[in-house]
Amino acid sequence: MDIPSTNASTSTSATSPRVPVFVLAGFLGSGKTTLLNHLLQDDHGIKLAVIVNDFGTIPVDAMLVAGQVDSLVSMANGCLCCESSDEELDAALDQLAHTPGVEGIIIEASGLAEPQVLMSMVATATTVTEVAVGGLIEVIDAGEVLDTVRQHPAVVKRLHNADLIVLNKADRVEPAELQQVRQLLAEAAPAVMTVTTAYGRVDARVLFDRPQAAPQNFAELVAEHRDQYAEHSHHEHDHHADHAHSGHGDYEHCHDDGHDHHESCDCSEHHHGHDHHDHHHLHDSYRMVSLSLHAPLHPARFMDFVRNGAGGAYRVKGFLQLAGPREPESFVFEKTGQHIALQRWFPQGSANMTPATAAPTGTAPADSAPADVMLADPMSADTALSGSEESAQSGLVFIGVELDESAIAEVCAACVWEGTEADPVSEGELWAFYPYLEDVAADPEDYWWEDWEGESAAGEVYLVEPEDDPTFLP
Ligand SMILES: Nc1nc2c(ncn2[C@@H]2O[C@H](COP(=O)(O)OP(=O)(O)OP(=O)(O)O)[C@@H](O)[C@H]2O)c(=O)[nH]1
Repeated sequence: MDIPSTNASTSTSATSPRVPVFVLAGFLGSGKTTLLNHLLQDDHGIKLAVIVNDFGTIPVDAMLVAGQVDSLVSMANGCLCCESSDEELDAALDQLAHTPGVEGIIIEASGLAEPQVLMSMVATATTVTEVAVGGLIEVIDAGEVLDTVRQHPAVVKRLHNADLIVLNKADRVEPAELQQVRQLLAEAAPAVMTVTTAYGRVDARVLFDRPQAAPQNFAELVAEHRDQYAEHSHHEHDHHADHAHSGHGDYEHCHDDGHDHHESCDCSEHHHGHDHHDHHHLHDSYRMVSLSLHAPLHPARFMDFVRNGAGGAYRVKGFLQLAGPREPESFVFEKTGQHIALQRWFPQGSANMTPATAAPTGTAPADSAPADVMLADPMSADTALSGSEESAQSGLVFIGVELDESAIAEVCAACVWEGTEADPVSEGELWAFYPYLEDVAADPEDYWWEDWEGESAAGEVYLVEPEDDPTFLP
């Protein structure tokens, strides 16, 4: 498969191939990691490398992607657009672009990153390393986007600036609501191609074949992407190293709620050429706390906490060890808005994961941390994926505007299971999280949550999966 040489104005060498870089953006929990994993598993014949930018100190997204891709750089603890220098991103892109066989690079932005800033950083990188701008893919959550836009009107502009919109989680909404979202997109981004899907199941060709005329090969696709990108007048940022970053300055202020600037967002020293932070970024309004827990949690107590607002967190994600009738089991835990989901967690290898940014200490009030809860210094990329004892710990990231950090730490500490083997969590108590469980294992014999008699603590008997029960309201 041929990769094109760039044109004379941007190529570092007349013959050097350039690797297209796609920025995968979208609000918190919209489905970026899900889409990325789908792309990595899809048999499209294009060797991809990825950069994963986690907002929290625990590289949750990177860990969920690790194992699917040979070349992965993890950049955690803050949005790339603010927390990383151009040099760091250039170095990561350079490293991946020179990995043998790599034909495309996807940057998964954090859910609070400013995609236009990232696109500018990528454009800048094209002058110092062998990459080309591929395009901006915006993922939106069909069930949340109307509320998100109400709360953060500036998100509309992101849609307008995208090269491709993936309207995800179509399964979560009724046709009428989907139609409302489509109407929003028709008004906000009339010229942008939209793909409607569930669980990020986008045919990779839609990304790589976006130009209407079916190109002959990937080389042509990449060339077309670059030309298309350069021609778009709505991409207001400058693609040159000395760019003034005009698109960036064009953002509307959003949701300035008077919060102090988040500690993890020290934007005072930044990218060369980026006039940074004369305006608000989306993440300025948000706070984050990362917790590491060193004992299994009681499922009913923990689910009670998250169902009752999770300390004001809009987004919670991470890895949970839950106590049960037998050995504790590990789960991926996700909360986006009101939507809660758990999946069984099978740790993947980390050999392919390069932590570009060491996980620093976090931002929560350490003096309020209970003894068995470690704040914001949980699993570094090295330990979290090692398969060692450390990887069995729970690690959770909470993100929200009105985040009660102390309460989160205290309540999570109170959720720690203190029972013994002789006094295990009862089957009835498991009902607390069963309704939220996705992807139940193929072989029920293997897992204790399939052993239940089918009777909840309240005495109701479920003859069907709760989500199939029309009367069930989680
Ligand atoms: N019902 C439904 N759930 C989905 C879909 N896509 C993703 N999810 C779930 O939504 C949750 C969030 O998905 P992610 O892929 O982690 O979202 P994200 O955009 O990477 O999240 P952040 O990086 O935190 O912003 C997970 O529980 C996914 O399993 C979908 O199409 N339908």
